[in-house]
Amino acid sequence: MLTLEDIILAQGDFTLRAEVDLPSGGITALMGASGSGKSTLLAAIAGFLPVASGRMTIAGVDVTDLPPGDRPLSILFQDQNLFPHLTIAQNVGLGLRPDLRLTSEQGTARDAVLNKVGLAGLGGRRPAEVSGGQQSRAALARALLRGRPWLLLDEPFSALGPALRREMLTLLRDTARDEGQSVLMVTHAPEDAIAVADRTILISDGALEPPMATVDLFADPTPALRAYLG
Ligand SMILES: Nc1ncnc2c1ncn2[C@@H]1O[C@H](COP(=O)(O)OP(=O)(O)OP(=O)(O)O)[C@@H](O)[C@H]1O
Repeated sequence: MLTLEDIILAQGDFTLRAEVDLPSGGITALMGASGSGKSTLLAAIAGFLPVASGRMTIAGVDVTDLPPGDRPLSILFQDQNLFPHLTIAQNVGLGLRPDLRLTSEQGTARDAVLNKVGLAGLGGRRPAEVSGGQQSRAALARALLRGRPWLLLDEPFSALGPALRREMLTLLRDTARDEGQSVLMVTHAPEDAIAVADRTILISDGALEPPMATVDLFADPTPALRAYLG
């Protein structure tokens, strides 16, 4: 369970209130208009933005003041954050050791993840030498390899075309399920939420709506979802 208790986030004159109990397991989509605070919320959960007030717990542990690296989560941004001078295998290996001195066991785990995301045989290439979709796979592989209980994704596949995006979402759903990771994913696309998200949270009027089963929400949209869909 990821719990946000009386959280208030502030960025300049923007404020967001968050009060939610998010069950672990499965995929939760986070939706809302541009500028509604989706990235701000993810940054706060990841520990990059201090909360103005409130308390945040993950699996019952208070993480409100923990630095990002000590939180039981990984975060993946839209620009993938691959280092251009490192190979795909090295970029993925960073998930385990920032100094890249992987033990043979860690090397095996890295190769298994590369294999899982369909990058077997491409580990020796640099990011510029693989396609955009393969870069996305590498970034996802690195996040998966860290094996943290929660995976936060800030529109990581939005630069991809619809077919590739769908393929990445399916890969995400299957691998997260196999690894037992819980996913919180920002998306603008209702079809992405409908395709893979067990539940959806909408941000509206400076606050989070309670999480709802995605099927139920889209079958009978709340006024906030209706306003978002236009
Ligand atoms: N560093 C900052 N300083 C001041 N205001 C900021 C800062 N970063 C974001 N904001 C403001 O905070 C609000 C929320 O921004 P945020 O990026 O979280 O929205 P978002 O829902 O992720 O938007 P989008 O869908 O367009 O990516 C916006 O009004 C934005 O202008």
